[in-house]
Amino acid sequence: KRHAFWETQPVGQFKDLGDTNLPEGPIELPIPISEVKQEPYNLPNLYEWTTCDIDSEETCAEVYNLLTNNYVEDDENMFRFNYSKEFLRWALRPPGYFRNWHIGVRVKASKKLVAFISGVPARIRVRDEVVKMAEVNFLCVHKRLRSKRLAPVMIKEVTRRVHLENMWQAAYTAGVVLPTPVTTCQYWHRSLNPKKLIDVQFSRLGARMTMSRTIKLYKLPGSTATPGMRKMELRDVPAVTRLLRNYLSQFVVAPDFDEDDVEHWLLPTENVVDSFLVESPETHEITDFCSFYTLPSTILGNPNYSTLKAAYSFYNVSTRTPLLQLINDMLILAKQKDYDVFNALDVMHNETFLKELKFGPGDGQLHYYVYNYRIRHALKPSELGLVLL
Ligand SMILES: COc1cccc(CC(=N)NC(=O)c2cccnc2OC2CCNCC2)c1
Repeated sequence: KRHAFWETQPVGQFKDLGDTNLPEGPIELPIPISEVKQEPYNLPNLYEWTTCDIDSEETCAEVYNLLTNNYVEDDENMFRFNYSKEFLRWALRPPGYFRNWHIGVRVKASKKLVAFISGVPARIRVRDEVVKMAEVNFLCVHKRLRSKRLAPVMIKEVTRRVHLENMWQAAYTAGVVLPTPVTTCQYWHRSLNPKKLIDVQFSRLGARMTMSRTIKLYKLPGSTATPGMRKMELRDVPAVTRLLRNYLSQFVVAPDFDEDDVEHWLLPTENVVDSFLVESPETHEITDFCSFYTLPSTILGNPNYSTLKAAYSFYNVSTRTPLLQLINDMLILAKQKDYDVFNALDVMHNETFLKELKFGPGDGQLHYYVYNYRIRHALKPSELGLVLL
């Protein structure tokens, strides 16, 4: 039965879609913490819950290996996300994080880690309401344990632990349609190393195109064009926070970042997140900002390459530099750092640069969801100001 689990959950149901009487906002109200189930949900007999201490090198390596071998693949099973250990430590330890929201499942007998799910706290604004939410991510069940209905109990367990911290909403994405998307985004790719992308069959040679013509098509200048463009530094956090808060205020759903959040999520961390800004050479004002995160993919079954080095557009703000020029400079910087491809969703104002900067549409969609919060009409992707990892 399709969505047997999700039809039992406080999420917008497909059957309610036409019902305009249902108010926007929480679907179920909070309950006293004392009434929240105090003990973990039952797992099938052979398995036990474990809290994954991501600070421990050993446990972080277990989570890394589980995801490396069993996490999300593209529709043709040619690539698999390969989040690095330093990326996972960054993604799972934002300001105010809860260790016991990093939840694993082990085989009792062997102690082997066979499943994982995580939550991190975030303040997300929906229209003019700032809601404390959990961002739930990295749900992964070992390939050999699929269709044992482990995912529903893991989702219920992370929900229970979120409730115990008096939080009642969550945000998550999926490549599959579940009840009911807040919005559905198209993803786009900009080739930086077209020869490798074609060799690994991430891209196809265009009709009537030769390889040398294709390499020339995607060639970028060796250096950026914008005067005053530089890497973000700690001293820039207050200015970048102001710039970003002002920019994100125009979207229906967006993070409510404060300076601690900006310092964590946007200060450059080698091989995890890169961020750049434009400081006016005349006034020293910070006028623009752009950033991407690093998420390589394992290339499954190619004799010449094992890893696809991919950059993912994160948060970008242009108030003085044309957005086209800002993003083109970010492509140049990513190419300088030897990325093979630059990915972006059609969220925020991204659709104004995608075609112009030679992004091509991907072959899938990313659906955004909010748990226990009804948003009356599905949003256009351009109304969404939230990028999840
Ligand atoms: C190229 O290697 C891949 C390995 C696994 C899956 C996909 C396709 C895919 N599902 N891509 C996306 O979901 C995607 C495409 C563009 C931008 N962000 C994305 O997903 C982000 C955000 C959601 N969590 C995964 C990373 C590609």
